[in-house]
Amino acid sequence: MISIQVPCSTANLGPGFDVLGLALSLYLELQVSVISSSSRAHLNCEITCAGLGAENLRTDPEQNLITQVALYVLRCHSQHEFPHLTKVHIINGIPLSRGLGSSAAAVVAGALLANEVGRLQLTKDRILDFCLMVERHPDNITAALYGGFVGACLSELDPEDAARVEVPLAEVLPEPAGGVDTGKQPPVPPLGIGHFERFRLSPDIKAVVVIPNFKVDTAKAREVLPNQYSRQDLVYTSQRIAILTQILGQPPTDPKKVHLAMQDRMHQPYRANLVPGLSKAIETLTPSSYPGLLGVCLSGRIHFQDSMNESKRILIQ
Ligand SMILES: Nc1ncnc2c1ncn2[C@@H]1O[C@H](COP(=O)(O)OP(=O)(O)O)[C@@H](O)[C@H]1O
Ligand SMILES: N[C@@H](CCOP(=O)(O)O)C(=O)O
Repeated sequence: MISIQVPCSTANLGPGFDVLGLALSLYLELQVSVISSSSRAHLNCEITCAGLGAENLRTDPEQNLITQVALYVLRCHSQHEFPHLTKVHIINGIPLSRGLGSSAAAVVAGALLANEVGRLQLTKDRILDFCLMVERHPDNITAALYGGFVGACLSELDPEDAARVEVPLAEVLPEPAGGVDTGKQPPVPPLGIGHFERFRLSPDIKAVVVIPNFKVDTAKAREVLPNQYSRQDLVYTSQRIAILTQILGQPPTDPKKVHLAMQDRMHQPYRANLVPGLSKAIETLTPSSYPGLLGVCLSGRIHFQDSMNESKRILIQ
C-alpha cells in the first residue's frame, strides 16, 4: 500500500495575499493500493472516502479533484487512465472550504498520486509545476507540498494554456471542476512556473485556528476583491510583508511588531462581510488587550505548532 499525506495550510497571514503560506498540522491522507487485475473500474480507479466532509466528496475519478489532477498529470505523460486497478481511499482531515487549503492539499495529493502509480519519477519541483497549472495559488500549494512557512511567486501562464479544459481547475472554478479528457495531450506545464522561499519560524510562535460552521468558497472570496488598488494601499501592504517574513523568524518574538506587520489592505477589508465578526476580531484582539497574542488574520480568505510538515510519501510494503 502507498500512503500519501499532505498538510493543510493557511494563506496570506494578513498582508501576504497570494504570497505567504504556512503548513499546519491537519492532514489529507490517501491510502492507495495498486492491483494488477483484469477486473475493470471506470478509468481503472475506485475511490472511497472517510473523514471530514466525506459525504460531499465525489467518487467518480473524473469528478474528484484528487483523481482529476492525477489523471491530468498521467495524461501529460501519455497515460490515459490509471495504469492498473488503483484503489484510492481518501481520509480527509481538512475542513472543506474553510480557508485551510483543502483544495491545494487535494491538488498536491493528486499530483503525488500520479507520480506514484504512473512511476513518473518527477522531482518535487516538477510536481510543483503541475500543481500550479491547476491551482494558481502558490501560497497554499507550496506550503502543502514543501511544508513550513513559505513565500511564493508565480510566472504568468500562456493564456491559451490557462484556458485549456484539460486542466482540472484554472485558478478555482465552480463545481464541477473541468479536467475533461479531450483525447488530446493536455498542456504540459512550462518548467519552473513557480518559485518559493522558506522562511524561518520561531519555535515560540503557536497558532490557533478558528474554523467557522459555514463555508466560504475561495472563488466567492476572490470575487469580492477589487481589480485595482491605490498606491498607498500597495505600499502599506508590501512594507508589512517585508517585515513579517523576517520578524516571525527572530525569537523572542516581538508581539507589537508582529501585530503591526500583520495588518492588511489587500483582501481582509473586502472580505469582512463574508465572515461575520472578522472586523471586530481584528480590531479588538491586540497584544495590549490580550497579552501573548501576536495577531489575527483571515486564513485564505489558524496551530503554528508543528508547522514544518511537508507532504510525505510513505511506502508500506
Ligand atoms: N479531499 C478532497 N477530495 C476531493 N476534493 C477535494 C478534497 N478537498 C477539497 N476538495 C475540493 O476542493 C473544494 C474546496 O476548495 P476551496 O473552496 O478552494 O476551499 P479551501 O479553502 O478549503 O481550499 C471542495 O469543494 C472540493 O471540490
Ligand atoms: N491567497 C488565496 C488563498 C486561498 O486559500 P483557500 O484556503 O481559501 O483555498 C486567497 O486568499 O484567496
